[in-house]
Amino acid sequence: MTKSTQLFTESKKHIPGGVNSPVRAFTGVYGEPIFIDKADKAYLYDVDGNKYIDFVGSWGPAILGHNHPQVAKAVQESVAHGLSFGAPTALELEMADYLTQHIPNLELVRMVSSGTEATMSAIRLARGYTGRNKIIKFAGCYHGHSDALLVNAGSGALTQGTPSSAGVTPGAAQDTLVAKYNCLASVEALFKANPTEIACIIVEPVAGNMNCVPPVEGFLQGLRALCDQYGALLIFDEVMTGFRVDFAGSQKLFGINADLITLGKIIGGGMPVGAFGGKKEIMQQIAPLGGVYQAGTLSGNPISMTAGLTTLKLLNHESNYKNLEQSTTYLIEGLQVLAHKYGHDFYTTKVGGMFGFFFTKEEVVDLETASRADIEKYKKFHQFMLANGVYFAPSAFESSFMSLAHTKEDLDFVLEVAEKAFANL
Ligand SMILES: Cc1ncc(COP(=O)(O)O)c(C=O)c1O
Ligand SMILES: N[C@H](C=O)CCC(=O)O
Repeated sequence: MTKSTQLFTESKKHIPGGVNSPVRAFTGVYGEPIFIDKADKAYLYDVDGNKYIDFVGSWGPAILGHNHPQVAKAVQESVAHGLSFGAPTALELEMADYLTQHIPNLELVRMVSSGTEATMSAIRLARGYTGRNKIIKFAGCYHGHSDALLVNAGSGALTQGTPSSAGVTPGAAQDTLVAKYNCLASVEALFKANPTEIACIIVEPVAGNMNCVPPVEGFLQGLRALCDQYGALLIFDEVMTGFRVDFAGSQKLFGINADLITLGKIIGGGMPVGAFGGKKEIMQQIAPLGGVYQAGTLSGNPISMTAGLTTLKLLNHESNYKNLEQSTTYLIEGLQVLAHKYGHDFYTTKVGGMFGFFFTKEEVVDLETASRADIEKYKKFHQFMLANGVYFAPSAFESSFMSLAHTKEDLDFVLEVAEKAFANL
């Protein structure tokens, strides 16, 4: 028995399914979770002493690679000042100032402790501001685990086969309307049926929770136009894409203005974090200025602010995004060539530092096309790669993440292993 197996067996006695977040349980692939001892640069090290090249990156935050020395040092220094105060700090101001300077349309921003809180609060704000109840989300998009958003959700909810969670009351779900990603007609139909009732659309500008599915040309522009036509707000959920697809996020990359933006992951540099913000007029409805209540014991936590700010400042060089793009292109083009060499249908996607691959020959544009890919092949591929030192997400419905720490040697090693995997599938 490996140490990972022992720990998993013990964990299952004390933690539901042995994990604190469902995807980690490996129910979406073969085998059992590996328990991590430490992580450094592009590598994970498990408790049995095995090393893996990591493309999960703590589900996105580790864009610099793990355990960046400057981030670690800044965190250690911050710890010496205390862990949490429940009162305002200059660090929160610095973070807010930094985010509002670099993210378009982010005039005011509120820090929270997770992406779930960020999207839940943004939805409440959109409802409070517009005085409307209904919202539109997209099948296969995941916005955290608040009740109204666990309807046709992606990520672990999809992997587990419970995209619409038990325990969500009909009352909580009835105002969530679900459209098809990349299909403006499905959105327009919802607006036509509910012309004055829809408070907002919430969208992942690049969907990363049904694997990686970029927006087709005109989709995001069309959402903006429909929101304007029907008086609804457009929320870009950039918890995953923020600082990942571009330093200024998806709004700049795709040339669209959102009304509200949610952030998380990278802005915490590996510590728990979330944020939501947008136009002043809307954000001023939040307590204590306005009637929409929102709060958090650990919101703006100094250690999270320090890790996040240090990460963002290290990231803020155009060359970093060129490097991410180059590494991503090199890897997925290499995988594509090898998959075809061994006769596999294979479709790849990428935007900045996120990428995806599907065992399918059709273009993947939404949950239906993503679900038609050969999931069984993904499981076998994952198992082979893991056994040979490469850690992809333990589910076919998750995006992969490149970091600045991945070297060409790492990527060549991955391609070498992948060739063997494709030959054996
Ligand atoms: C797009 C998106 N929104 C929201 C969330 C929720 O964030 P968290 O897990 O920090 O609650 C996630 C990830 O989990 C996400 O990928
Ligand atoms: N896809 C999720 C977040 O982006 C994965 C994180 C989790 O659910 O544990």
